[in-house]
Amino acid sequence: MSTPRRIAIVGAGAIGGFLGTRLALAGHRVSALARGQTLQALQQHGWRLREAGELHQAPCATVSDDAAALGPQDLVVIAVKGPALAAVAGQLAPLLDAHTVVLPAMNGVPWWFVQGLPGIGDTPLDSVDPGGRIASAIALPRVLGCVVHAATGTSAPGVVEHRMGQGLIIGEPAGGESARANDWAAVLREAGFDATASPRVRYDIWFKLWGNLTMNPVSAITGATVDRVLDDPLVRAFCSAAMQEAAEIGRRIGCSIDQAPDDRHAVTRKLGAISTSMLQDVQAGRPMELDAIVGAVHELGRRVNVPTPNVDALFGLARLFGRVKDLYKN
Ligand SMILES: NC(=O)C1=CN([C@@H]2O[C@H](COP(=O)(O)OP(=O)(O)OC[C@H]3O[C@@H](n4cnc5c(N)ncnc54)[C@H](OP(=O)(O)O)[C@@H]3O)[C@@H](O)[C@H]2O)C=CC1
Ligand SMILES: CC(C)(CO)C(=O)C(=O)O
Repeated sequence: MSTPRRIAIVGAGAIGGFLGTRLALAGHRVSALARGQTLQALQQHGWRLREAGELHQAPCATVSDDAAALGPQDLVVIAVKGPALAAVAGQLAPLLDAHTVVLPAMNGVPWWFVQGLPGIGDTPLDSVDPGGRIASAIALPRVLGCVVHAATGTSAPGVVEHRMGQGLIIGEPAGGESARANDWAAVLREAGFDATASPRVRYDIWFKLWGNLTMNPVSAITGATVDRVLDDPLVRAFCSAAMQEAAEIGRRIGCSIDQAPDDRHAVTRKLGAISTSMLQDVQAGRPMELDAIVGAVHELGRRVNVPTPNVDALFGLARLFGRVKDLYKN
């Protein structure tokens, strides 16, 4: 087993608790920056994760809403929803020392996505990092990119339910191999994840986003599960058209997608009557993760001069829906 590490989970919800419990069970010293009922639950019960009907529990090293109480870490996993990221980024300084790695285990375009991307400029995307506050708080050399291929939820504060999948892809923002990506992938594998170190994590992020871009907002606006979204030929064609636009952006930024929209739809359709995470957020009255999943694609299209009329229409409708429901503030 690898030596025990100091790991902080920032946002101990469905994904944070999934990673936190497994890493704590694997013998690491796993703390949580949490708040409210989740903080109380972690203080009382530690990490809790139900898998295949069995509840696993592990001690939570330190739980606090103050990062100074946790102190410097080897790894900081950020697993909040997109709209909460700017606020937590400003709280991270006490967790970071010279070697701390930051792993954002989140969906959508991350704040660092355009940093160092040739031909697009280093200016952070307004949609995900207005004013560059997140990039200032988390220096790029600390970051390992991440894609989560899993479905989890919380049945109560601090109680995570694992539904399917345990895939994690991690990698250097600039691409290529690194000892630290290999090392953390090994730590995650030992904790039970199907973790791989990828030499092209920016592409991996874009490829996952390609599905979320349409399924999530369309389901959120309509209330339909993904099978119903895809079984309507007009809606399916609209989704395909938006995905073609995103694929063209991908070609311009070194993330060419070698898949047709219909092939991706076939994979998603097999999931059956599932509610996307954005639909679940709407139903629970939680803020929509629109900026990282749709707004960033709309903005990237402008940056690389790719017309995106379908993505724009989708963003406009989802944004308006979110504003009317008071679930989108920008
Ligand atoms: N769940 C899933 O199956 C998957 C999720 N993802 C992505 O992972 C990311 C996390 O999603 P998920 O785990 O589902 O979200 P959750 O809402 O379950 O968890 C987010 C957690 O962050 C906490 N939080 C928010 N702001 C703060 C703060 N300022 N201080 C401390 N804690 C805070 C929330 O607390 P509170 O409850 O108090 O708001 C909540 O516990 C998202 O980007 C999502 O799209 C990716 C793949 C699959
Ligand atoms: C439903 C699915 C698989 C595609 O959008 C998803 O990843 C999500 O809900 O976030």
